[in-house]
Amino acid sequence: MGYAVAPHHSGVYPVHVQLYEAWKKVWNIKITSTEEYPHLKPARYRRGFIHKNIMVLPRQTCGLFTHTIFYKEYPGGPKELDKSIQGGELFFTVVLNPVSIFMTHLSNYGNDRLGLYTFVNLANFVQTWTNLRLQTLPPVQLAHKYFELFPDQKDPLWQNPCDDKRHRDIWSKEKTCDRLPKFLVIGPQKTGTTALYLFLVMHPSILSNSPSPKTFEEVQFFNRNNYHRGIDWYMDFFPVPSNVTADFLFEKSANYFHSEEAPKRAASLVPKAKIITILIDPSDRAYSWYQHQRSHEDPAALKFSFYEVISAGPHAPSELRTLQKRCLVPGWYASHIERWLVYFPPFQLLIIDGQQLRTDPATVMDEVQKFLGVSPHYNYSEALTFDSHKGFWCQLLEEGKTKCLGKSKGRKYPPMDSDSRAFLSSYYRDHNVELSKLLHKLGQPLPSWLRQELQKVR
Ligand SMILES: Nc1ncnc2c1ncn2[C@@H]1O[C@H](COP(=O)(O)OS(=O)(=O)O)[C@@H](OP(=O)(O)O)[C@H]1O
Repeated sequence: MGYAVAPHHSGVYPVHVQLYEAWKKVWNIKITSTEEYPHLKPARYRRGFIHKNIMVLPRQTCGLFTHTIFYKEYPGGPKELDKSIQGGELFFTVVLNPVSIFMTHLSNYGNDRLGLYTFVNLANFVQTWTNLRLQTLPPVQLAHKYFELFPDQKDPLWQNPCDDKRHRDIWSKEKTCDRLPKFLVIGPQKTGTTALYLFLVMHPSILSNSPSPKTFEEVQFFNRNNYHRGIDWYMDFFPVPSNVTADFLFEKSANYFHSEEAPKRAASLVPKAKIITILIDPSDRAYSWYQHQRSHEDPAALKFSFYEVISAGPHAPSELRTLQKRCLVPGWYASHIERWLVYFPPFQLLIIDGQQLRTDPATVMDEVQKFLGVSPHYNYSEALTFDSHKGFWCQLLEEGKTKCLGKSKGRKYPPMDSDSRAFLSSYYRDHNVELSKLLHKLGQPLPSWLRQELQKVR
């Protein structure tokens, strides 16, 4: 059959990954079901998802539980059961759900005919009073049919298991929700996110994730496929805080900013998290990104000049078009911020001026501390120093030594050519106008680069 149900509902959702792995390896299970995703109630909002190639279907409840065995002992009296069947809750469950899945306990099968009574009567009632045609399918076919009907449900949306008492109760006792970030630095890339990261971890109450072997300080969970590894995988990157209220766990993944999925996924798992973004002139960002790709020996970036990349037309080779999109799209600042604001209220979002972070990081870090509400106040004016050799602000260590970012941050490259500058100024014009309106709406000051760009519009 390929179908299994976890005892006591536990392990299917919130996901206990060991269960999925054992199911797959030992029993070749392909399908399961749960009442818990995303919540127990109301039944019609339940969804399915696919995790580790196991298809999880939403399950409904019919009012019969392990101890509901005899008709006359139905909670509230047998009339209640009949009412539920004849136009009541159970009837509506079937009517409102294109696919309804129920589970009966073995004891109900063995000791009583109540399950049969309920479903024979329910089917009769539905067929008598509606035009619905009821159909059944074995689990594997049903699961395929389900995700054919609801393809958008294939991707799971993980929630914080501690936000729902029932989820917490059925989750592993050894797990904790304390290993989730209180804030996210979302990017975009090349705006100074690593400098901000370095400055943040200097603070005694701010703790970052441990590094990833592939993506260094970035976990990159919410934006791409790592998300499908599940929240245990994510939480393993974070330390258990010594004091849950005082310690601020965070992660920065600079690709979150322009990701379609990240805001929704982040809001689902860490809805109270504060979000920090840094903006510099999108033209400079694009150029820095292009230089970054060249130094990582991206063949297309080595082959084409910056001007060729940014100005490529619709008939340009696909490698060039792909590079162009990756280079330019993150600079559509207003659209990306608007998407974050669909899921997070404005007071949870801080927009940092990247130019100021570069020239006056201590003031920015004061603003960041205030925004986060973190204590004790850390004096960055004393802890940071301008390193003239590096040309950037760095951490001041003992005996006047400095800890600066590596040579991949603050690269040396020729200034942008004037044709590219003019092209990008015009390319980003509408986006920048939108950004100025958005910042105005949010009551935020305009960074100086934006004011300059807007002057060109007039
Ligand atoms: N203090 C300090 N030290 C070094 N670099 C600094 C600093 N403050 C800001 N910047 C600017 O940060 C740019 C790199 O941005 P990111 O760290 O966001 O890049 S990345 O997306 O993580 O690759 C990097 O871009 P490039 O100059 O193009 O290398 C710097 O201009």
